[in-house]
Amino acid sequence: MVCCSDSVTEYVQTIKDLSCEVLDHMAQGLRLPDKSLSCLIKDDDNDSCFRVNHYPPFDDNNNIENSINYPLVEFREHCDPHIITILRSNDMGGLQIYSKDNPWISVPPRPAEFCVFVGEALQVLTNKRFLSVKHRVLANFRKQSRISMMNLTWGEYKKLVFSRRLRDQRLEFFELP
Ligand SMILES: O=C(O)CCC(=O)C(=O)O
Ligand SMILES: [Fe+2]
Repeated sequence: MVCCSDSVTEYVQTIKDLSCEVLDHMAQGLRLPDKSLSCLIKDDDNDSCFRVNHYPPFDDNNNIENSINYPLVEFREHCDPHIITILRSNDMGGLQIYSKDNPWISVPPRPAEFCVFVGEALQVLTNKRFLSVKHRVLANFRKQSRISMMNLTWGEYKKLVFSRRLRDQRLEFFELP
């Protein structure tokens, strides 16, 4: 068992409440029964996990041209596999999201705001009414560390998915013929 300071415990609880609130709005928008999505993450012993990522400064002045042509990826592109992610970072950029029309859009770092990612499990549960977005983190020209922290729901599900090496094919099982 990991013991955290009171402020971390309080932060995690607040983020969990926020995740539930977002899921309740989604359920309402889809005309689903009240709390039908948030109940999935509400139990006190649910397996949500809190993670802090640290990306050290990176300032490759000697290799600027190369870095423009080949962006240095620190966290490779992926969709979060679980239900919902609530992410917050310091004021260092690097996070990008993928869109078919405009590949790799930079997400401005705004420490006072949260970034919400729909997870693949939520995409499947809502029959693609909400889509999980691919994202990655670049290293290029970061003068100071980027720190991000996120609360990930269904931590055990994520572990299971990756341990089974389903990886890129994992959503194919849910596609209708
Ligand atoms: O650190 C970030 O900004 C993103 C990290 C991320 O996508 C993840 O941990 O799943
Ligand atoms: Fe992610």
